[in-house]
Amino acid sequence: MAFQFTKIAVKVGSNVLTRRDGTLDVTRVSALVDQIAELRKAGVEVVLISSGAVASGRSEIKVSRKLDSVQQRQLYSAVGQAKLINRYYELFREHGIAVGQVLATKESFSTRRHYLNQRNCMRVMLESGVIPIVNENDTISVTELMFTDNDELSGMIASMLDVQALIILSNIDGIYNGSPSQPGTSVIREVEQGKDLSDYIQTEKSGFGRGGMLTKTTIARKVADEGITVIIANGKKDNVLLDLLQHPDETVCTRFVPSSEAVSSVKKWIAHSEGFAKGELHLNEQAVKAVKGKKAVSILPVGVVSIEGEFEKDDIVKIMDARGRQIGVGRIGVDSAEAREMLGMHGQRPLVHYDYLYLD
Ligand SMILES: Nc1ncnc2c1ncn2[C@@H]1O[C@H](COP(=O)(O)OP(=O)(O)O)[C@@H](O)[C@H]1O
Ligand SMILES: N[C@@H](CCC(=O)OP(=O)(O)O)C(=O)O
Repeated sequence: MAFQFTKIAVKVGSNVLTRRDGTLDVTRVSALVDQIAELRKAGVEVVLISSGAVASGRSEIKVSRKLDSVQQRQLYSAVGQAKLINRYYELFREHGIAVGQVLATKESFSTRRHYLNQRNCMRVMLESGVIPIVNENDTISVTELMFTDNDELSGMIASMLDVQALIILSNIDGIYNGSPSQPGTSVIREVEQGKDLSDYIQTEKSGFGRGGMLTKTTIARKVADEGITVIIANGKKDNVLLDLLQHPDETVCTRFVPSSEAVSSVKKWIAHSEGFAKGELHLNEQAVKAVKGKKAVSILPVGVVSIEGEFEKDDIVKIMDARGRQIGVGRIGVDSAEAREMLGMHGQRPLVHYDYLYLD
């Protein structure tokens, strides 16, 4: 059977995998595994980003003393991840498919070297016919080391592995043009490049979810800008994955139209690296105008009015406009001491070369 894509990332949210009482919905897990196995047999490469560790661990153990929210997450995820991956392992084995566990932290993407190590690991798995099952390492990802949620992680993985499509499965049919519970609202079927959705997204989340629709939308937009189709659909619907790929027009979902412009691998990494920024470059108005213009322009010291933070050469820095708003991120070509010496000077080499500059 022919499918629309040959390499995809599938992200499954906690709510898809858990029942209302918080226990792991093994029937749902099994149905998703069957669909992924069918895709694999038809030659589609799949990377699975699966939430559900905390939710499946929560129902597994009773604690005798009061735990704070970090301790709960650490404890439940440690137990729940083992249970979850074990289920996947056994279910995929029935189809003769090997799976491997990849537990990521933000650090796994923080430097170019970490990023390439992570990418090599997943590439060798795919080349060897092993399905990577990725989740955040919740046992050690605490506070600033945490991803916003697995939607953010799935965006990074999709971009890193150059998949053609990222399918985000949640417990809702897609992005609604209003509060999903209000009568008269419906799913936005297609999101063109640059379309503003902020009026539609509510801050509400589903029972076990972390980031809500807001992170899904932000990530979807970023990933679509990199040329990857992003689909948000309901993972609780039977056969949804196969339907999305075989009957895209008849299957309800929100589809983000991908950009047709190619983006380099380094730029993709930089685009997802904002959380690792070590400093800020504040540009003057002319410099902002120049970098936002049609031509690819590097950031020269003459256009920078101030520098914040301490950083090394090749670290990520935020690029700020004259009013202190962030307009992008870039990889800096010098350390902070050198950058401060060059500040405002003419005829110097770029602080951020345009190959390493990503504008929002
Ligand atoms: N405009 C909207 N359209 C659809 N869902 C929305 C919208 N605004 C907020 N939401 C909420 O986002 C939830 C999905 O996000 P989340 O709870 O993070 O799920 P997941 O566990 O799948 O990641 C929906 O169940 C819904 O309550
Ligand atoms: N890493 C966590 C998932 C946290 C998360 O982002 O959940 P969700 O918003 O449901 O994708 C877990 O496995 O429980």
